[in-house]
Amino acid sequence: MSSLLKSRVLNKTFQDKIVQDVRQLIPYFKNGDYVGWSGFTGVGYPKMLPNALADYVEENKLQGQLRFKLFVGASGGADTECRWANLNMIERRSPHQVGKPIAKGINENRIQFFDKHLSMFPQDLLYGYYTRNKSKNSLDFAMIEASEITEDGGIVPGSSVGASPEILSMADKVIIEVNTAIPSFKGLHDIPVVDNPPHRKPFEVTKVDDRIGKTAMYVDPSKVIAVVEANYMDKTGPNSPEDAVSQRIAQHLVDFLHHETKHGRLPDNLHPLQSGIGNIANAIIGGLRDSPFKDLEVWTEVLQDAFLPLLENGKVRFATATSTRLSPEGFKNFYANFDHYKKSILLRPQVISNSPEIIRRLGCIAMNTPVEVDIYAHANSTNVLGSRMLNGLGGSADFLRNAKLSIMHTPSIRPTKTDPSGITCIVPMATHVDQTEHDLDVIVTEQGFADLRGLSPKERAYEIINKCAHPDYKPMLLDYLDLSTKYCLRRGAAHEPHMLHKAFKMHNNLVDNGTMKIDSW
Ligand SMILES: CC(=O)SCCNC(=O)CCNC(=O)[C@H](O)C(C)(C)COP(=O)(O)OP(=O)(O)OC[C@H]1O[C@@H](n2cnc3c(N)ncnc32)[C@H](O)[C@@H]1OP(=O)(O)O
Repeated sequence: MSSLLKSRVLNKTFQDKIVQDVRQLIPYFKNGDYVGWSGFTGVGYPKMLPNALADYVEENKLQGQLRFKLFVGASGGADTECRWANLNMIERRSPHQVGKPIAKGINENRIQFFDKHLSMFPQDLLYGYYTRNKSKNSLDFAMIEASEITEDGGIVPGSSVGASPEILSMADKVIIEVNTAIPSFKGLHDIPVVDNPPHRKPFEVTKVDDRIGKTAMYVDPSKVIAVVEANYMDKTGPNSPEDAVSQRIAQHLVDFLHHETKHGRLPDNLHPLQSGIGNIANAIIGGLRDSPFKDLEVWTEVLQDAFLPLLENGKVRFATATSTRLSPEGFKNFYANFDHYKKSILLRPQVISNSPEIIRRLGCIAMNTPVEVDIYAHANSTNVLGSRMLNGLGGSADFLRNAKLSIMHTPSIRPTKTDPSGITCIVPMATHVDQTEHDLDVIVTEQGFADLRGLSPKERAYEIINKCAHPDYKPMLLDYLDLSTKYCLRRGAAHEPHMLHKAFKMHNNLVDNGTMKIDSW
């Protein structure tokens, strides 16, 4: 045992389970096994065993013959999960994934993917919903990354908690990877025991820094078949740089929040912020840097790079999430100033970070990016053209349905191969609906922001088209609204007017001609 590993595995029972060569564990696995991994947004995932299994499949040309039903709180690492997808090792997957090879496997029907709210996934797992076709209601294996095992046998996660507590409790056999390439995260987590209904106690969180649990997860040691050392950090990529579009969106959003504070609907330090993933989300948090707000609080699922400077200069007082998904540069800074950040960050299981109960109680401000939003404020977060899965719903609906202010931000257009403004993200009818008109309060694009609170569907449509649509598409969308209203009024059915036979004409044109621009309706 390396001295570093010895300093991280403090419990004797777990020390006795240390396995030097991870390949020893391969014979345990068989085709069709149910496997749960730690990990959330590509951090805190198991590294050594998934790669050993991938090597084994590659070396023995077993592609398609050793496949697993894989459950990961929300996305493992590019170097492991994408590798499994490339080697056709994933038969079934839930609830959220990131990586082109995985999405390709899903869209080519090799991977059966089912998408679920991130707050609900762990509890549905515990209910036995996902193992109901098995003779035994359990996962065969849990592979969990830890940064320390304490003297009393507590498993201290690393950079994410996700669904690890539930995966641990559902697994017959557990393998723990103690990562010695990262510091011990001891003290940075808050992990309560969550009972199943009908007598679940309230999660007594009324402030972002409230603690309601322990600093580690616990598992019956007799289920642990091995402890192995992991020796490299989470492999993340760089963030896409902010561009003019994301900066303009951020500026509109900051102006709107400022307007709300001036009218007394928000305090000067706003309400706890949730921010989605991607460069727009990063730009918006970056945009807060020069804003008048101070003592901000964050209740979110993923902490991205843009939060670090705000935590450093005190603009953000406290931030809590279930994962710290940083770029390599961000992690370098994070670990170099770990003691400082530890004072203002807490990581929780996703069942808590995404809990609708807590999001409502705190009155969070939720901000996420959709694929498209329609003129009545139904949003599609997942399926391009109603059919091609991207990453999944993630926690977007956990937050957008329950927040005090539910905001979706998107560029008004996206390019296609033949037309630089070939896609409008404001469409007549969303081709798939993840967030409904009843969930969203504000839509923001680089063109402006639409404040939908208290508006009827037709009022919302004018607000969204006039404020958010790109000039190339505004006349087409206004035309659609006008014609649909006349068409539906004839039947006395014009509350939320549509011409169903034409609602997807722009989308069909995109498929046929590479642009959503049409000559007429
Ligand atoms: C873990 C968490 O849950 S964090 C909390 C929030 N989570 C979520 O909101 C989950 C759902 N949302 C998401 O996955 C993302 O926000 C997205 C994918 C919707 C948007 O993120 P972006 O970074 O703006 O997406 P990006 O520009 O990479 O586009 C993704 C793909 O969709 C395509 N696309 C996006 N919008 C459209 C559109 N309106 N029409 C057609 N294609 C589109 C892009 O062209 C791109 O295609 P490619 O894969 O062939 O390159």
